[in-house]
Amino acid sequence: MAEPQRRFAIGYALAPKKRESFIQVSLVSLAQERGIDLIRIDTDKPLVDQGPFDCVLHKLYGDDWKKQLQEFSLKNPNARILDPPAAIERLHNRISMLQVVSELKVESHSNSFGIPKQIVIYDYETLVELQAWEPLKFPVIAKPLVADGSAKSHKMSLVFNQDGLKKLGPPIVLQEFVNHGGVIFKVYVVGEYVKCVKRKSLPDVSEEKLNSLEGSLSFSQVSNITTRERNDDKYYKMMHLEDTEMPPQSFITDIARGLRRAMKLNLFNFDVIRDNRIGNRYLVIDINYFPGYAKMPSYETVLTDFFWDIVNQKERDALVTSLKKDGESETGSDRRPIPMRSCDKDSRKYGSDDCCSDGEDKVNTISS
Ligand SMILES: O=P(O)(O)O[C@@H]1[C@@H](OP(=O)(O)O)[C@H](OP(=O)(O)O)[C@H](O)[C@H](OP(=O)(O)O)[C@H]1OP(=O)(O)O
Ligand SMILES: Nc1ncnc2c1ncn2[C@@H]1O[C@H](COP(=O)(O)OP(=O)(O)O)[C@@H](O)[C@H]1O
Ligand SMILES: [Mg+2]
Ligand SMILES: [Mg+2]
Repeated sequence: MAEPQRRFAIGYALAPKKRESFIQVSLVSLAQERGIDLIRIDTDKPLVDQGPFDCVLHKLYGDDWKKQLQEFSLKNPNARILDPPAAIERLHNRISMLQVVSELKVESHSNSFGIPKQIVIYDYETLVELQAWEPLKFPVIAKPLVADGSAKSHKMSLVFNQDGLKKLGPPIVLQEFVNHGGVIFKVYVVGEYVKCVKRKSLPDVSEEKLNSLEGSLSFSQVSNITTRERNDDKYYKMMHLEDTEMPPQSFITDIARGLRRAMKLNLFNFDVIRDNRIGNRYLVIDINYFPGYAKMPSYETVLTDFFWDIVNQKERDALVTSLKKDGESETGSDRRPIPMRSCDKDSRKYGSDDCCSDGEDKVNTISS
């Protein structure tokens, strides 16, 4: 008689909006078929009293939640926390978020990457009196320093001149706006898997336009446009997203791999623009923890494969430990990232020709 399949439990703690978009029947069923049960964590009850879980998947903020995860880990040292709060935290500040990009080394003969020129301003006096923004060239984007998932943290301004700075409320990051042809590349990372898609962005600002524009323009989550809005949107139609060339796949995968190692994160995406002035220079402008994966092609397969790797890595680690003599490193709680699969191999696995392709888009708001 065949041995019953070992089942694994992954608990998830997500805000209602995230739960709705991510925990779809198609994902739950596929995971179930592979022996993985996705179980909702009741955030009204202590986490330590729930489970057992082989892994906890989460995107919640706050000290209380961090403490709960700590307590849970102490009681369940073999349960994997995806991802550790300490690693996620650097993404809650738009300066520390991009620092890691500046420190990254990726070899390429034909392409380069970096971040736009930026400064942080903590108070209004520095902004208007000390003119700390002087090293930057207009237009600039003013972004809230904190990126904590709140609506406020996505509210930005495109600032055309000194006048436009007066309306801003520090603490903010002022970042040079770089013309990039109105298209951004979103690179989704799920463990070793990397997928790049195109999305709508802000249109270029010419020198002439800059001189005629007044003050600033506010916007929020410009790459999120619904299908209905997209069909009605004259600007979007004009963009011809499909005509925009994708960035080199291996270059993007190398950056993704480097970021994953440096940040010790498995679940994130990053926004990349191509600098129009240079052509083969790519700038990372944003990194997000646990983004909207449901918009990624074949997200169910990609995520289920990832979950399978995670829960089985634990099994493999336990086996290695039991085979090793006392004192020779390697423990069941080893948190090394699992090796990254090459994009080509993944593309075959997930039935697509290219790991970089056009993606689906969502909600857009822009107001002046
Ligand atoms: O909800 P979605 O699908 O729009 O996903 C948001 C992401 O959109 P994306 O997948 O990059 O297109 C979004 O990415 P952007 O910051 O818009 O580049 C964020 O990751 C957002 O999370 P948070 O509000 O920063 O905590 C994500 O929101 P949450 O689902 O985590 O609330
Ligand atoms: N330096 C920049 N140059 C040009 N466009 C930018 C720049 N920074 C941001 N953008 C545009 O603004 C949008 C929102 O900025 P982003 O930093 O990604 O914030 P959020 O976390 O809200 O997504 C980007 O998707 C892109 O369209
Ligand atoms: Mg973004
Ligand atoms: Mg973001």
